[in-house]
Order: sequence, then C-alpha cells, then structure tokens
Amino acid sequence: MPRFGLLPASRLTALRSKEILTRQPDKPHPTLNPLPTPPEDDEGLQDRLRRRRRTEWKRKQRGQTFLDNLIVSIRGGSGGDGCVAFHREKFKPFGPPSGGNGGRGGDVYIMPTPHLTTLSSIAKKIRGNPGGNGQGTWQNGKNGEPLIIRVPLGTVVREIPRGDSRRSKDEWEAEEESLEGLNADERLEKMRNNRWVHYPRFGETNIARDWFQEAEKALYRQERERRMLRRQREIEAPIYHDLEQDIDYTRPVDAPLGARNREPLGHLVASGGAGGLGNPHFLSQLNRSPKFATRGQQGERITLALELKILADIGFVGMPNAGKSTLLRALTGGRAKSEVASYAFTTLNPVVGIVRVAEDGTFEGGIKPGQVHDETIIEQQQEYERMQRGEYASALTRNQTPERHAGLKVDTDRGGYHFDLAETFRFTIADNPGLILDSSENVGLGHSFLRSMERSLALAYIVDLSSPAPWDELLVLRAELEKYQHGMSRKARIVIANKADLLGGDGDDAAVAEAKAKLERLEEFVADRLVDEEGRRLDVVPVSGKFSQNLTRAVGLMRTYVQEARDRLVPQTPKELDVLQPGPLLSAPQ
Ligand SMILES: Nc1nc2c(ncn2[C@@H]2O[C@H](COP(=O)(O)OP(=O)(O)OP(=O)(O)O)[C@@H](O)[C@H]2O)c(=O)[nH]1
Ligand SMILES: [Mg+2]
Repeated sequence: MPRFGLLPASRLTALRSKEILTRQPDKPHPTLNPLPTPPEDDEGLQDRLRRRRRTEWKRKQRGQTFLDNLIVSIRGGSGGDGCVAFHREKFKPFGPPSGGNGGRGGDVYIMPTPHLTTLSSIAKKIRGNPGGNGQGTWQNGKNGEPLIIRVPLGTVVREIPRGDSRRSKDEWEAEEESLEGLNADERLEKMRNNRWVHYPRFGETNIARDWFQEAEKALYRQERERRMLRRQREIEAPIYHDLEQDIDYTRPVDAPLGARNREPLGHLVASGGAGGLGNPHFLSQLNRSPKFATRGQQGERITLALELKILADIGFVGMPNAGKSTLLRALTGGRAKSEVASYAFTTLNPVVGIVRVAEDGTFEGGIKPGQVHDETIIEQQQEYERMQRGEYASALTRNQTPERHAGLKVDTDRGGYHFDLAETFRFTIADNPGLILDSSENVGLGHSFLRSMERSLALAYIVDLSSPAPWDELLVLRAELEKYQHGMSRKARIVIANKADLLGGDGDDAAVAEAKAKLERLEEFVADRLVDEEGRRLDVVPVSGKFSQNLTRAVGLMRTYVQEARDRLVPQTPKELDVLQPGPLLSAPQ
C-alpha cells in the first residue's frame, strides 16, 4: 500500500478501523450509492437521476427547507460585569470602593427592508452585542450597540411558544441544564460563580458574611420576579409582527426643536441583559469595604419563526408540467431563471420574475420574434455549442453598444438596457411549484408555498391545453386553493391555456376544427363554473409559452388586473380637497 506508506502507524490503524483501507475497491460501501449507478457514458441518464434524487429529497422535506421559512434563536447581548476596586490616592490609605457598573447588553431588533428578497442571509443563531465590563475609578462599562436583523418586506415574525420542540432554552433552562449531575454544594458554588465577582482572595470570606447572603437573597428574588414577568409576557403578548410596510424614516414635521433625530431600529425582539453592579453599590453602614460585585445578566433568549410571504403581483397556479416555468421565462425574455424540464416538480421553490411592458403593449420578452424557450438542459447544450463555435468571442457587452451614447434609438431587437427607454409599466409574477390533488394536505411538495400566493394581487391558472381534459385540472386547482384558504380561489382572474402549439396537427382542417372545439369547450366550462371575485367570468387565453405565441394578449390582461388591484390598494385622499380650499384664515379679505 504505497499511498499510505508515509502515514504514522496510529493513523494507519485508525483508517483500518474505519474500513477505509480494508474495503475491497469493487464492493460499494453500504451507505453510499442508494440509487443504481448509471453507465458513465450516458450523461442524460446521469442527469435525470441527479434531478430525481433532488426532487425526492425536497419532497421528503415537505417544504421544510424553503428559504421563505426559517427558525432563528436569538439572544440579547449579555450585560458587562460590575467591578470590585478601591480608590487609591497618595495620603489616602483606605480609599472608598470605586468599581464601575457593567454596561447594558445590546438589544436585538428586527426591521423590514425592501433591499432583501429572501431569508437566506439571516443566520440561524444571533447574539446581541455584549456590554463592556466596569472598571476602577468608577468607570462604567460601555453599553452594547443594538443589533438589527434585516428581513425582507413581507416577513411574518412569530415567537415559538414554550413546549414546542423547535424552541431553544431560555437563560434559566440553559443554566439548569449545565447544573445537571452536580450535588447541592457544587450547584450552589457554580450558581454563585455565575452571579458574583469577588476581590482577589476574598471569595471565601465574602460568602460567609451576613451582608453577602442578604445581597444574594435579594438578587435571587429579583431574578424570580424577572422570570415570572417573562413568562407572563410570553403568554399575554407573544411576539408577532407582520412586516408588510417599510418603516418610515421621515422625521415628523411637528417634532420639538432640538429633539434628536434617531434612525429607526425596528421592532424590539430580545432585550440585552442589565449590566452588573460595581462594588460601591454594596456599601452600607455595616459593610464599609464591600469586596464583591455582580456579574452582568444574560440577554433575553427567544426563538422566532420567520416566514416570508412572497410579494408578487400575479401568482401562477397549475399542475406539474403545465408549463408555468416556460411561460415565465417567455414573459421575461428568459431573464427569470426558472428551471424547465419534462418531469413533475421541476420547480421546487417559487421564482419571481419581472414583466416589463411598453406603452403600446409590447413586453420585453416578446420583442424578439421566433424565440423558443426550450427545456433548460437543451438550452444549456445549445449555449455550450454556440460557445464552442466561438460565437461569443467578439460579442459586445451591454455597455459597448453604440446606441448607449446616442441615447435616442431604441433597438427593438434587444431587451435589457434598451428596453428601459420604452418601459412604462412593470409587474411581477411568481412561478410556483406544481399543485396536485391534496396539495393542501401536504401531498406532493405540500402547501408551504401556497402561503406565498396569499398576498398576490391576482392569480392565473395555467393549464395544459394538449391534455385530454384541461377543465378537470381547473377544478382540482380551484378546490386545492379553497381547501388551503377559504375564498382564495376568488383571486383567480385568468385561465392561460398553454401548449396550444401542440393542437391543430399540421394545419389540416379536421385537426384545426378539433382544436377550436376544445378551446370553445374550455371557454364554456370556465363561463359556467368559474367566476372571479366580483362575479365576472374568467378570461381564457390560449398561448404557447415555448414558442412565445399570443403572449401579448395575456400580458395585456394581466396588466389590467394589476392596475385595477393597485388602484384599489392606494388609499383615497379626501384631505387633498381640504388642502386646496383656503381655510378661514387664508380666505381672501372681503
Ligand atoms: N410544445 C410545448 N411544450 C411546452 C410548452 N410549455 C412548456 N412545454 C414543455 O412542457 C414541459 C414542462 O414545462 P415546465 O415549464 O417545466 O412546466 P412546469 O409547469 O413549470 O412544471 P413544474 O415545475 O414541474 O410544476 C417541458 O418539457 C416544456 O418544454 C408549450 O407551450 N408548448
Ligand atoms: Mg416549473
């Protein structure tokens, strides 16, 4: 075994004991390769198996790992320790106690920000900044800086209650755990060490004195009260914030002159611990030279569940493989990187894309004629081939195009920067994982992503027109939405019948007539059975996402729904009139 020849003997034994050296090379390890290994030359099969493994894994998680759902345990900063010191000065042999107090631990706040879109940047364990320790000559420790956890707009924050297994321990429970297995004396000693600071070599003397024991009793009494108040707060006012609105930074116009302009910190979720008391605090008639101080308190420990409700104007609802991701890619000109493949549950997390529309109804994705949005793997292959042929070698970057400096001509063949000049309206669409029968009971990818659709302004059903009975799909989709939340299906405004290119054969009359009849039947069904929020019938639009056909009509309709819904959301301002009409003081003299 020459490879391991240089390893020391102990390391070799360790490797043998782990069956690394003794294992036969042709015998696979029992824990590896749960799926059969495909032949190495079949790349397509390898890829398919990799994807299937990923989907299966995700399905087993039941949506637990969506990044719109996170549990964080938070600790406020711990307070700094108090100090035991005595004032020293020439000709003053017994100076007074002069230990400063510890600084307060920093509080932890939570603040919504429009600059984030996922919870992925948030750590699972967060600790506030600690306060500084007190020092001699009455110097108090510095207070810990507040810590702000920034979360995306649309995050719902909930405190996890006691008794839930996901909740981490609070300060007292954690201490109790660290004391397990100790006898009474050891417990007492450890608890004292956690709470008191003694002057060097005075520990034993201090604890034997009455005034120390009095002080200790008072400290435990305060602690019990704090613990009771905490429990009461947890029961009566558990933390709950629906962070829909950005926090307003503007200073009120009627703020008193000289008031400090503080930047908002957000909502307090865990307060820092109080700083310890320095030894002057324990000066009394009986004890003229207190040689102990208290340690800082621990910060509050809480566990929060953060849940992000994605804010998209339109939510796509459809069965797996209906073509939702293809449609989103077509509508955004391929900018939304939503994976497309011909197996169920390709999309595992919601993907949000932006649709940009010009004055005349053209949209960014629709300006390049003849664009085909194929499966991701095929597109990647084509891209690779183009790169191999050297087509990108002399391509200009976006900033190198001559029109940029001219600033006038809009190249209608290109999206991106060039569309900025034409764009007059934009809205967002969320492509969601496929919904199947009983999704609302957590079958398939479960219902965790349905949450993200709750706040969409409107929903669009996507059905596969080439399937034998697209109308049945609609009923299932509607029933699942209703089962998840009563009244949710009333948000649906449109049925997009995708894959219309597969109908009509090669253009022979019989096939075309059949396709028309199928579309009519779908329209009749929708008119009969589906109505929207205001009792209107849903629009039905046949399209082809893959070949970007008839998308302008669908975009136009979606645009009107979004506009209507936004108009309804904007609060009316009746006060405007009052402002314009001159009041008695301003009215013109008679
Ligand atoms: N012919 C044709 N095929 C399409 C069209 N739209 C999508 N497809 C194909 O249908 C298959 C599924 O498309 P996806 O976009 O992945 O479907 P999905 O609804 O996102 O599926 P899930 O993410 O699994 O829910 C792919 O093979 C697409 O190429 C279309 O308009 N015409
Ligand atoms: Mg998809």
